[in-house]
Amino acid sequence: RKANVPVVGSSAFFGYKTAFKMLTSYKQTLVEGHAKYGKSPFQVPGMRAWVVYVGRALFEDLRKSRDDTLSFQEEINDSVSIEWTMGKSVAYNTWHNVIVRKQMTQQLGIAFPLVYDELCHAFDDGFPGPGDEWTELHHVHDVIQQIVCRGANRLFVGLPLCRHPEYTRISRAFTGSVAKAGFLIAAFPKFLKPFVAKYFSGAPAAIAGFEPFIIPIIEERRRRAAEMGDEWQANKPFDLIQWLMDTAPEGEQQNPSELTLRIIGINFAAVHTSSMTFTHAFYWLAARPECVPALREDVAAAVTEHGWTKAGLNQMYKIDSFLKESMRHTGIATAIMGRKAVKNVTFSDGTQIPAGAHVAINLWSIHHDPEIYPNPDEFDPFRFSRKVEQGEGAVKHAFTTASSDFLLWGGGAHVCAGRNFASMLLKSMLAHIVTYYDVQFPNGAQRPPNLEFGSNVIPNPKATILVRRRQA
Ligand code: HEM
Repeated sequence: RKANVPVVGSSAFFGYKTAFKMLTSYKQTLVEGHAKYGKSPFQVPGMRAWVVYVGRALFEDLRKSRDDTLSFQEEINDSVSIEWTMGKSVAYNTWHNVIVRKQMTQQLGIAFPLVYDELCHAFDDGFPGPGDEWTELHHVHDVIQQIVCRGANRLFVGLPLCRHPEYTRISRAFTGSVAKAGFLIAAFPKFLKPFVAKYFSGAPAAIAGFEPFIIPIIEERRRRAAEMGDEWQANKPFDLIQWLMDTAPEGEQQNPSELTLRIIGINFAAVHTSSMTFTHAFYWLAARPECVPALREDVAAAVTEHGWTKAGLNQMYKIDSFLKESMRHTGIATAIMGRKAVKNVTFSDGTQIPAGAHVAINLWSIHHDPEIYPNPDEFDPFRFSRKVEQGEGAVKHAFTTASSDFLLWGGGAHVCAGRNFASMLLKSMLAHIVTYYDVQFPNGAQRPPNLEFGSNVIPNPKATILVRRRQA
């Protein structure tokens, strides 16, 4: 059934043709809908149901919605088939997200030195060493993803596993293989999904690849906890594996395979999102060398006062602004906060969403609205830090602040649980690069075009950047 809002797009037929069209011209449809209907909602036919795109005026309705009306889990399940790739338990019993949201976020001050130490090693391995020469960095996104994966996994699984080449390989490859499997499974009717999931998807093999790495760690820690008692409690490892082990509900959730699935689920949420975000910003940095002196000063002032610490990072307003503007301007998605209506819903403006329809917010049009962001098509790296310098609240303009104007992190009950960690990781990386490296595109080239697939805005995977280690 349709919502009571206008339809955008010539085809009103569901199915693969429509789905293909939406995959290849997603942004165009959002821009067209916004141009025609302004801030009012409109709908387009999806693969099996209508998708209603709302503007900023309905952000609050979406933010306040709960899973028993507009469901986040059902949306994810429909789009990437988590129930059929990673299993029902991870799809619906997401106790591990609370650990990321609370425990991990509260411990970021203690985590910083570990994560930054790993990032420094990963940059030394992936970026050129000392010397006067410019070096070509090929497949930039791969290099960035490897660095992100190591930094994040230093906190997720600790040393030495976060540096293990095969572990980092499968952590990086997992999202791609499970997303592909999910997409394939999503195309089949419900009764065929278990069959396709078992015999035609790469998900079971991708998941099995993690178990030989994680399960022995869990078993060894349990053995040592039993042997050492209080001494173990006082000195136990500081990482996500341990937090999951300590917090898992009694019963089958304590099973090492279940715990492994949670580590995989968090890698799934963390690695691709963070590495795509950073690659976009890295391309902007190489394309806009005139910003570098101000960024270097921002880092130097914070480090002089606080050293390379979380407190120092908190003071780097220009680094924060640069990342936020990169995500405002370019982003990694054109629509966000996807939800599936599990019952009929009426929004505050009278929009009626029938059960089974999907809703999302038109991020692209909000992030490019001249009433919110003057000159929205211009990349203005210090757009947000200037406001802070002019006396406006630092929290209001911070990269991590989710709002109706800045939608990268989504909003409401499911707002990104790892955004403070992501921000710490990405700010550390940008601060490290501007301090220790010079970067530019070869022959004065510009930022390479993004790839768009569905609502994803993917940084060009083939770009080359010239990098030179700065003299100490
Ligand atoms: C720049 C990187 C990242 C971006 C852009 C991002 C974005 C998002 C978005 C849009 C959502 C859904 C919000 C909604 O629909 O309202 C989300 C959820 C989530 N993210 Fe992130 N994320 C990033 C990094 C991370 C990292 C590093 C972690 C883990 C440490 C993480 C963990 C999660 C979790 C667990 C959820 C689900 C929360 C829930 O359902 O309660 N994310 N993220």
